[in-house]
Amino acid sequence: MQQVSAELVEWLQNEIGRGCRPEVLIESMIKAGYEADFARNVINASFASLEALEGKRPNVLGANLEGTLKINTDPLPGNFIKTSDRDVQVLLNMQSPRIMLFGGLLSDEECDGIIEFSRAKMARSHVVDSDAGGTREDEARTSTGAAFQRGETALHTRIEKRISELLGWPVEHGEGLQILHYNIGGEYKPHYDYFHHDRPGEAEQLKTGGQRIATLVMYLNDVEAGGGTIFPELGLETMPKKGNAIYFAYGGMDGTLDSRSLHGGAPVERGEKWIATKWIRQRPYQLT
Ligand SMILES: O=C(O)CCC(=O)C(=O)O
Ligand SMILES: [Fe+2]
Repeated sequence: MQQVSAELVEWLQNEIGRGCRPEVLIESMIKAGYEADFARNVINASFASLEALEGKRPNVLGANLEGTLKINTDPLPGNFIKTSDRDVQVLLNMQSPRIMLFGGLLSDEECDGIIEFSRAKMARSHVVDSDAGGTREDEARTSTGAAFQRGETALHTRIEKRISELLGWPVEHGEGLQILHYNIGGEYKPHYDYFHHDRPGEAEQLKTGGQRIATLVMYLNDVEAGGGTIFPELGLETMPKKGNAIYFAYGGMDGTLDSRSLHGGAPVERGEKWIATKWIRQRPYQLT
């Protein structure tokens, strides 16, 4: 385990002070002989604390830092991540903010199975009402959806176990799957998945399981045109492909939430779009 020396801190302060970008600093540290994981962790934590000081990052109250650290720093075991029943491809691996694109997380049959099971339950999607509490319809979210319990069917259980192995995060920390369906023109305007504790309606959502710290959006069908998942702060868009999934973590190592996780679903231009979303909480999530 390498140590953060006084020299390193001084160098970091200078470099960050003159506007050096995180990627450049990580490169410099690696060139200077630091281990890559150590360099990434130090730089990510430095930038996160800086943004927290500047008020750009809200805090995760009572953050489980050990678990949050794990989700941000797990070393990549290969181009495939092995789970007990399926090898999942890693198609994109970004350290800061933490974003991964997975290939073949779900089989075609599993995607079809989840869609078919959900059809009867689909209703107009709601958003969390930040002021009044509860949820309501909103123009920002033109999709239909259905929310399920963890372990709703054997298929849900199998997928949830795989996700837990893939992300190294206990099944109990996951909310049940949320299924969304967008028709042509359907979209989900950019938003954060985490809750603001200073907004009364959102604070309510924190009572069970604490803060959301990461999101996995699984694509259940191929979309002809449009319907990408967009990250406006990063200029990034991932296109839907059946069985693939985009993962992004916003619970930082230092207990702050990463506002670069702003994201949305771009309007579907041709075809339709089905997704299943899994949100990860900092503590076990149990609805009574
Ligand atoms: O439709 C998408 O790609 C994004 C969905 C999303 O943001 C969510 O389910 O929270
Ligand atoms: Fe979202």
